Amino acid sequence: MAKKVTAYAPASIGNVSLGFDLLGAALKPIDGHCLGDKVEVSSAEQFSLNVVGRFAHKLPADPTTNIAAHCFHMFSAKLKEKGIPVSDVAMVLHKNLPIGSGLGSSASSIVAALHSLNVFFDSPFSQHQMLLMMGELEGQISGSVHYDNVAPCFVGGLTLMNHHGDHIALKLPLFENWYWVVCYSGISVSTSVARDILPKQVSIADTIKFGQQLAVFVDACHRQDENLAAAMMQDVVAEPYRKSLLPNFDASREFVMQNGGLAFGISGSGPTVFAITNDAQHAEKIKDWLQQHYIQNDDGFSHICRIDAQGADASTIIA
Ligand SMILES: Nc1ncnc2c1ncn2[C@@H]1O[C@H](COP(=O)(O)OP(=O)(O)OP(=O)(O)O)[C@@H](O)[C@H]1O
Ligand SMILES: N[C@@H](CCO)C(=O)O
Repeated sequence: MAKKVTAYAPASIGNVSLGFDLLGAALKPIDGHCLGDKVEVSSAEQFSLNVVGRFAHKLPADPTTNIAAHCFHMFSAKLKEKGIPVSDVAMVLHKNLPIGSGLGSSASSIVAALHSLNVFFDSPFSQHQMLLMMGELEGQISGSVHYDNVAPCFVGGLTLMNHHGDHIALKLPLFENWYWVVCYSGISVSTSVARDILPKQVSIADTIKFGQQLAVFVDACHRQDENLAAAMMQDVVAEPYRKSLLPNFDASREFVMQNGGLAFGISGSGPTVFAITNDAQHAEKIKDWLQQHYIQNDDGFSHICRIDAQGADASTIIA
């Protein structure tokens, strides 16, 4: 009997303005659009990776350089360490997210690939072990290990990273009435380049502001004080330096904040931006305006989303 596992891993917002490398959110478009990569895994005599989908052509043609192939090799090596025999598989990556978009594109491929492999091999790794592998693979791409895309993408929700003990991703209470409007401009920004332009030191004033904002935000989430939470969503670490890479960023913020927006910022390392509003009509208006003024080419798009509370999802077919 042939077994095939398909895993889906949603797009995500890294940083969420106030939590550089520490806060992330998984996204689910309200219109049912599939905003995330998928990976299929089935048995094979020899390992193979086939890449299809809207943004497949933007990846290097050689599949051995694809992070999904690296996922299989890391997964196999860790299984061998456990003394579990590894068989080869055929993988198909549906590359639905644009590369260098700020939507956690590589994270989505990593999570879909590792989750499909883990389910295919009957879940030999715990959630914690999987997250460690995901962070390491993400680090291979961006030059430093950060979990703010892979963690929400895998476990869902609005997640705060914790480097103590076995719970890397702490899920925060959500504001269920918030719409998250995301707009990808269509250009590509490399995460490692966007990290390299940041200063290596942060001033004492910014350190105090960063700590205070994150602490007050978490408290406001627990007390469901949406105005206070939104007021904390300012980026003192990355946005002042990265926004110069993003044409029309300041004009977009101005429009959003004058049209029902509670907060506006860069998604991950950009160029995608996000706006939060608690009103459906304002969400539509913001989406339309960003579509007309923030998008630069035919690759761009905008979606109104809720937080994806579930994260990665897998299904198995045995035929
Ligand atoms: N499956 C994959 N998905 C995305 N990028 C991949 C994949 N495999 C290899 N890469 C390479 O990894 C690099 C991804 O760069 P980068 O981290 O800037 O993008 P990203 O993960 O798409 O960004 P973001 O998190 O901002 O969406 C590119 O050089 C790309 O060619
Ligand atoms: N926290 C990471 C996210 C990258 O998508 C950064 O801002 O560099």
